[in-house]
Amino acid sequence: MAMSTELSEAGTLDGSLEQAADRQTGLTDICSGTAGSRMASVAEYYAGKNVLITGATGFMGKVLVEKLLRSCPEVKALYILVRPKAGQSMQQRVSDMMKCKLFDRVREDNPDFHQKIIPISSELMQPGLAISPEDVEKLTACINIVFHCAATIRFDEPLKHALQLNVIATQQLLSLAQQMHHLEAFIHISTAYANCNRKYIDEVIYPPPVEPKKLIESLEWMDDGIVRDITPRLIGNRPNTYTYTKALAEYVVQQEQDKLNIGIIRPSIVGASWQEPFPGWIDNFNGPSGVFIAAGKGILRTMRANNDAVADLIPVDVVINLTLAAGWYTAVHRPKTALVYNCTTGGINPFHWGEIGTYAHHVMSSFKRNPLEQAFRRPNANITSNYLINQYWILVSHKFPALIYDLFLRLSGQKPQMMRIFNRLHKAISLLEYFSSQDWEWNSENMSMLMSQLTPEDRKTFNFDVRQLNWPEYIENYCIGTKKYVLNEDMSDIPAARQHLRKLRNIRYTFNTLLVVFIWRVFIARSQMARNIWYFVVSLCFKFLSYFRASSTLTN
Ligand SMILES: CCCCC/C=C\C/C=C\CCCCCCCC(=O)SCCNC(=O)CCNC(=O)[C@H](O)C(C)(C)COP(=O)(O)OP(=O)(O)OC[C@H]1O[C@@H](n2cnc3c(N)ncnc32)[C@H](O)[C@@H]1OP(=O)(O)O
Ligand SMILES: NC(=O)C1=CN([C@@H]2O[C@H](COP(=O)(O)OP(=O)(O)OC[C@H]3O[C@@H](n4cnc5c(N)ncnc54)[C@H](OP(=O)(O)O)[C@@H]3O)[C@@H](O)[C@H]2O)C=CC1
Repeated sequence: MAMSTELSEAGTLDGSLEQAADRQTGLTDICSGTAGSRMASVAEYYAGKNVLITGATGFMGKVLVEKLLRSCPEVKALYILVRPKAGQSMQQRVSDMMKCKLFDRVREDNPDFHQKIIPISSELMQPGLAISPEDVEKLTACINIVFHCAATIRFDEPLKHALQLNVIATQQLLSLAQQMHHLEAFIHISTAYANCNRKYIDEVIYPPPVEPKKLIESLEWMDDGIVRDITPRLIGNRPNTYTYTKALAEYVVQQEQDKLNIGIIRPSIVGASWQEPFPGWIDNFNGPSGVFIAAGKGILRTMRANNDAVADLIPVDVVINLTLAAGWYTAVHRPKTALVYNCTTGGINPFHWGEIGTYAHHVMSSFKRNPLEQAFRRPNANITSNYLINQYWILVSHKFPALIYDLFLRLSGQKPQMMRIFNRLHKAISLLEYFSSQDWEWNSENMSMLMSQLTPEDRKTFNFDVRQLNWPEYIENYCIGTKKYVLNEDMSDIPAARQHLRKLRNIRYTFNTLLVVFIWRVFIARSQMARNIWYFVVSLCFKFLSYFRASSTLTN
């Protein structure tokens, strides 16, 4: 019912019907076989092509670069827009990136792969993206496909900053793209949560919450304080500036659909890789990764999530395979309007928050088998949808141990730090809970349509068929991945980490016993009734022991 209402609502929207019709056209093409004579495979298509990538130093950008180099070895060159950062020059950053373990397989196949990567200095927050006129000339002369991955993905980003990067920079990139003489496709990476104010999300671009141009003009003259004050009113029923500006960006991209061949990819919660280049590859604390690590370290013990809601995780290699296939499809088929691909798992192979935490203890059991080093406590996190229960456990399992530990640090002459860590964790968790406490339904027909367009060989090389995904195995590899690639811990140190967990367990048993004895002693000293109960229990135990001894003597 909700679905049909939303669909009919979508049908009345600007361009939505056209987009739905376009999807139909794509589907009709497959049925009638208009693809006709043999079409280039995905790798064949990328052969000899010059590709421009923004956000190549980021999590998804790196996987995109790696996959292009490995599975499309004939690609001509990858132009990547990079800025100097944290005292490192652009060249230094790119050379560090290429040394990363992620590129081990490419390095094996082609030790000279770096020759195909051409860094272009660019700061996306600056006018003209701060690309030099010579570089602009170079790019406009040679680029065939653009993948726009760069964005700020922080949930607490001030609106002006998020708008500048996610919307204005996208607009500028689109202007640059229009000057490119040989451009065949422009692929924009959005998020499945750009329209999280809706419960059913179709593969259409919904009207923006506000006309981006008007917002940009209004914010220009406001100082940061005013913008901060009006942000909640502006973002309305979206949870943060990230999802709000990503929705605006989609609209900005759609405005150019008459001039460019556009594809929009909307991944849900992007997690560690499933298969490629290695299972479990991940390099950051974003989304669930930070939560898993905090749980594995025994810091996070409770989190609010709806056990029955779908945890719409999508492995990064799936997103990148779909992105490359969408680039190929957009360039070859040139759809009349921008095609949107909801890149999600919930409707195809659902997995629930409860399965991650409470029910099957996937994350917990994985971290008990492969513990993280120097855990604060034994991993034991629980998910609850109840606000009060969660608050209770925060008090008992987070704040109380943090206080005791900080007291211990103070007494031993060290700087207290645990409360600070917990405060940061609570801030991060509070920003994520919006996504773990609700359910969304995404239509992902275009994902299926695209799959049906691939040759059987491409379906294997650019696999995005999430029906084959085995969640327990994926989560196990994900947890190991956070240990190996995010925390850079050595797998050979696992026995020592297990030993540390055993030590923590013994400390807990000792602490609990002392606590019970202490509380009991306090009661016994103060209450006659407690004393009577105590004598009663002791005499009962004594009688039981005597009976047990007597009966075992008789049987002997
Ligand atoms: C065990 C049962 C668990 C079950 C539940 C499991 C999963 C959780 C649920 C929900 C996931 C929902 C995710 C929804 C995603 C929506 C999809 C998208 O479209 S976008 C991509 C997602 N974006 C993000 O995830 C960004 C979120 N992060 C932020 O907004 C900010 O980082 C912040 C949380 C506001 C924190 O900001 P702060 O300024 O305080 O810190 P920094 O970011 O500067 O980081 C400082 C430092 O800390 C490290 N760090 C960051 N986050 C974590 C973390 N969660 N845990 C541990 N450490 C973390 C970071 O790397 C920095 O380190 P360094 O200084 O060394 O670089
Ligand atoms: N991760 C996720 O769960 C999801 C991500 N997405 C989308 O996927 C895309 C990629 O996300 P992800 O890889 O995770 O993000 P990351 O934060 O890992 O990467 C962001 C990239 O953008 C670049 N960038 C940011 N600011 C600037 C700037 N001012 N100038 C030049 N470059 C800049 C970063 O460069 P630098 O290294 O210099 O900072 C980095 O390369 C985004 O569009 C995001 O919205 C969608 C759904 C989920």
